[in-house]
Amino acid sequence: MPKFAANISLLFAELPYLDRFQAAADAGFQAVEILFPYELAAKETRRALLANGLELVLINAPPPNYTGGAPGYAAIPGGASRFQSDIRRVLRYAQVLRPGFIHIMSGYAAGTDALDCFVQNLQWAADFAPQQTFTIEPLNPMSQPGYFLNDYNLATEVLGRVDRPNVGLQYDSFHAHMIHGDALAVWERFHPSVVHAQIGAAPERSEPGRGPTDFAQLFAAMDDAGYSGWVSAEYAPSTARTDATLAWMRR
Ligand SMILES: O=C(O)C(=O)[C@@H](O)CO
Ligand SMILES: [Mg+2]
Repeated sequence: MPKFAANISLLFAELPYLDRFQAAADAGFQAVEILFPYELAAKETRRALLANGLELVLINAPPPNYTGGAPGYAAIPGGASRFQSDIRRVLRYAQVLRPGFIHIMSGYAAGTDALDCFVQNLQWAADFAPQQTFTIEPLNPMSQPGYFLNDYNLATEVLGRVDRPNVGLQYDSFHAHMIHGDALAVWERFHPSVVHAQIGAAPERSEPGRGPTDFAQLFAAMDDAGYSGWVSAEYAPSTARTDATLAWMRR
């Protein structure tokens, strides 16, 4: 059985930010991920992690939060200086928070210039912070219209061209199903590049068990593949209380 983390930007969102850490620990999670931890000083988040014995698996590089704005600049031609200052900012947070992974978002773009730019920016980040592992994640076009990295084949091409040991694939069962129609098949095909996994049930991005994906089968496939990383629950709970949506963890 994989080890599960909670994405506390989506899970336990019924609670104030600093209360979500204890709620995650009480629910049995030993690690969390936070999409955008930038509203608070890093040391306050660090304190909450330590107080609850939680590991931090992942944060997203800025921008944005979910209140609008561009989802990253990595594939935007001409945006290199903005991209580099965002990476410097996330690395300042990472010095305190020590996340296993930093997710770099491509932003809205298309075409070969965007692809070249994405590759160059990822190489820059990888070389600038060789001690840090970065991820890229395909997001489905229904949820993120116009987002550059919208396909696992494209992600594989990008990773091949970036060719750095500290840049890997972030698999998300929700996006995988929405993009390619079968989350398990995407896992089977692309798992050799996966360094971090997230789960949510398509089509609603709800808790595992509610859509067409057979999560017992997916978890077994992760075990069979020898995947030993975290599997982070990243879904919008279908009820007002997150802890009422965690039966999939106990099954
Ligand atoms: O939307 C997702 O899926 C993610 O994993 C986020 O990191 C994007 O913000
Ligand atoms: Mg995700």
